[in-house]
Amino acid sequence: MTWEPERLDDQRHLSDGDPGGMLPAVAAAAAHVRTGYRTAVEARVDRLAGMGRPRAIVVAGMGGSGIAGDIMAAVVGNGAPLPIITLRSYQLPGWVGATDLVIAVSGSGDTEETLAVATQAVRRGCTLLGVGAPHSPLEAIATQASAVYVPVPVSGQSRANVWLLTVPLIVAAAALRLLPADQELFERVATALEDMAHRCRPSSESFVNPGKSLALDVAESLPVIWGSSAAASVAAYRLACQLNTNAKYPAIFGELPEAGHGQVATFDGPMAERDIFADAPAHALRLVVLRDSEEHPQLTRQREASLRLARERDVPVTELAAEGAHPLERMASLILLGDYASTYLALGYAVDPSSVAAISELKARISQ
Ligand SMILES: O=P(O)(O)OC[C@H]1O[C@](O)(CO)[C@@H](O)[C@@H]1O
Repeated sequence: MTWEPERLDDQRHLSDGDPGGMLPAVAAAAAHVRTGYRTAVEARVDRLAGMGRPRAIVVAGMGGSGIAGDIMAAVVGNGAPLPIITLRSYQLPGWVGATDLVIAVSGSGDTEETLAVATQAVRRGCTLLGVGAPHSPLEAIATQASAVYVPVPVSGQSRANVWLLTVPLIVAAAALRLLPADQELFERVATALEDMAHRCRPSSESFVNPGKSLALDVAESLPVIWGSSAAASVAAYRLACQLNTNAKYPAIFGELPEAGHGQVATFDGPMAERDIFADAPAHALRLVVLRDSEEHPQLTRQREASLRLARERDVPVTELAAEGAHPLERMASLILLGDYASTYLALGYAVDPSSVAAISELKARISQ
């Protein structure tokens, strides 16, 4: 697998090299926001208001579905009057009980970890909200428990349906009065996504295309990706995951201020000094910082100081600023930019962005 940047401007390669249609799926983000909102309203997610405010919200989901919980928590923000946690495993923590809301999210509606948690939630008498494929095992669990279920029309990989899977959670948060979120907000988010999709479209060439530029920055490096606020950190985590699954590429995720107490030390290490893979006098490490317009003042100082530190050591740096007034708009535009970049990175290496052979093999081995 060699990196050939000219592939990014070869329209034929961008379609033939993407048989699973990851680029068109990424381009559908705005439509997914609108459909996610409509489906949540039709499924009467507002019925959750009847439960009163839960003690805590636990969002159960894996991979491209679990990120929905992180996005929800970051949009509700630091002023949340209750804990919102994402659970990426098989077991509900012991403290979760009947006064809590468990939201199970699964694009296929058939992921074993998520189904296990949904079943435990029903047994413990928690309120359950399900979001996922129609006519799926998850829907069966929710229906049996008379729980609200949002049957979103997912097609392909869950990671390519992130907004279909996330928007119903934001609608639920609004029903619980955790934040104001109406159709106008989702329309603004959809418009921001349309704008980013236009700028990152396949026919737009690398030198003006922010998605292709980010892929060019990341290629042939070990990216260390940081966020400088809760919202930017969700986008940074998503970018690392998308590089893993779309481009089959390693990436290291970090979040300020914690990264300033640990990962920053790698700026003085062997990968910052030279390209340990090629044994050439270049640099393997690249620092990618996603920044938000709303940052704690100390995080702004940490971000600026870290970037200076990296540059003084000749560690290459990419800094991307989130756009938009609302945290959901800002997260959405950064996430979409990363979704494009990870897909273009895959295509630049002639890697199929949709395939997940190793994941399927791992699943097959544990099911035996
Ligand atoms: O959304 P689902 O279907 O629950 O899947 C969760 C994750 O598991 C996978 O299907 C891989 O096992 C990913 O593609 C996905 O992100």
